[in-house]
Amino acid sequence: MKTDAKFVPGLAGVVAAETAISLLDTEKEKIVIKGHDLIALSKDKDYLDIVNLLLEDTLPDQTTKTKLEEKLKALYDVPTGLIAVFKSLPKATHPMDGLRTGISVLAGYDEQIDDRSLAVNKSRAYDLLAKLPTITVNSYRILNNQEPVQPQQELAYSANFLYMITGKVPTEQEAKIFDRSLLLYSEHEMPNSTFTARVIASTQSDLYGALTGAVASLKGNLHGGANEAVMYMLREVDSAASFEELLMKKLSRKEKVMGFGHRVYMNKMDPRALMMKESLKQLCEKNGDFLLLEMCEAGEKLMKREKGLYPNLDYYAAPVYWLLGIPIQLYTPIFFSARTVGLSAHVIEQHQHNRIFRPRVHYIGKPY
Ligand SMILES: CC(=O)SCCNC(=O)CCNC(=O)[C@H](O)C(C)(C)COP(=O)(O)OP(=O)(O)OC[C@H]1O[C@@H](n2cnc3c(N)ncnc32)[C@H](O)[C@@H]1OP(=O)(O)O
Ligand SMILES: O=C([O-])CC(=O)C(=O)O
Repeated sequence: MKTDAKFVPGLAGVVAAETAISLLDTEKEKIVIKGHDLIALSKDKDYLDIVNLLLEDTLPDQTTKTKLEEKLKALYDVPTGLIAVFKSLPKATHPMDGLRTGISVLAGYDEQIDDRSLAVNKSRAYDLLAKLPTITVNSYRILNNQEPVQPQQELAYSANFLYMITGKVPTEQEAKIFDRSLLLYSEHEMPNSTFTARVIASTQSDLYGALTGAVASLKGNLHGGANEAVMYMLREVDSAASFEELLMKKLSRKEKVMGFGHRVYMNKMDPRALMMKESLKQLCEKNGDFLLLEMCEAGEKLMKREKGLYPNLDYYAAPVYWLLGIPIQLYTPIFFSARTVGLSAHVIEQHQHNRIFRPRVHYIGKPY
């Protein structure tokens, strides 16, 4: 017996869900988030505006945004048991695996774990958003034999996140650039990690389980792990010319160059990458050192010429994070923390309009 359905490797172009959350409209060149263009929003809104938009359907006024920030701050504290778990992990654990474990452990502290109602799911999402920066940073710190750091209530949400990472209060420019990166990473329709989360949620499993699976998905370097891989690649060389040589070698060995290509924007630049390139320019100007920008631009030109490929967000987020003083192993965990809001919105939507995912196969095994 053969099923009639056509097999599409990688489910390219297959529609897997109806959603009111987001769409990559490649014709209009827009990343639509609840009816708004993410790139336009990135010019005058901040991460918490998008959090409100994704979880409450509206862009907040200043009072609502202040209340949202206060709500998150009140939920900053993480269970002390979590710190003990991080201390018990082998020191070679990657922070993404630390984060995956941390989110999984949080499930045990949820006294309403079996409740999938909209109200409880939403409050769970806010709780996770509040705790994720602390969990991300402290799992990294403990694995690197450093003392856990406490969030600073007097700093804004994203400025506090950056402060916990670097140990210094960021300048206004640094805080703005970091916040913009969180905003750009917040939601992106149906990438592998979101699909993973929705598949898990479709069994009526909980938000923690769905997010734990999504962390594992995002870790891979064909997805979120690419931002770390880009920085390791940039660190291998010290000039635009040697970066070009490195990329040519990779291409001659038929290796993929991290930070290039995208399932949806294959023949175009990811619009989010352009915004991060702007941020990279600003940081280079501030430092009076343009080496990273020159290297990235040389790589961008070369990949367009040799392969017709364009940068994705990870390509320009990596050098921006480097210049903000962020340890490379935190790049993908930060991506995940920022994406927690988008993932939560998808899990909530899946729970509200659920049918379990259960596709079929084309059998190509032994005759029977
Ligand atoms: C924020 C994000 O998560 S964005 C994604 C981050 N990931 C990366 O940057 C990893 C590098 N990029 C890639 O591996 C891919 O472009 C993906 C995973 C993003 C998209 O994958 P797919 O849509 O399946 O495209 P696929 O891998 O089939 O590529 C199509 C062709 O372009 C080539 N190609 C695609 N990306 C790259 C790349 N980065 N370097 C070199 N060649 C590439 C492929 O080798 C393939 O060539 P072929 O037809 O001659 O075999
Ligand atoms: O959309 C994708 O496939 C990957 C991506 O860019 C993201 O998750 O931000």
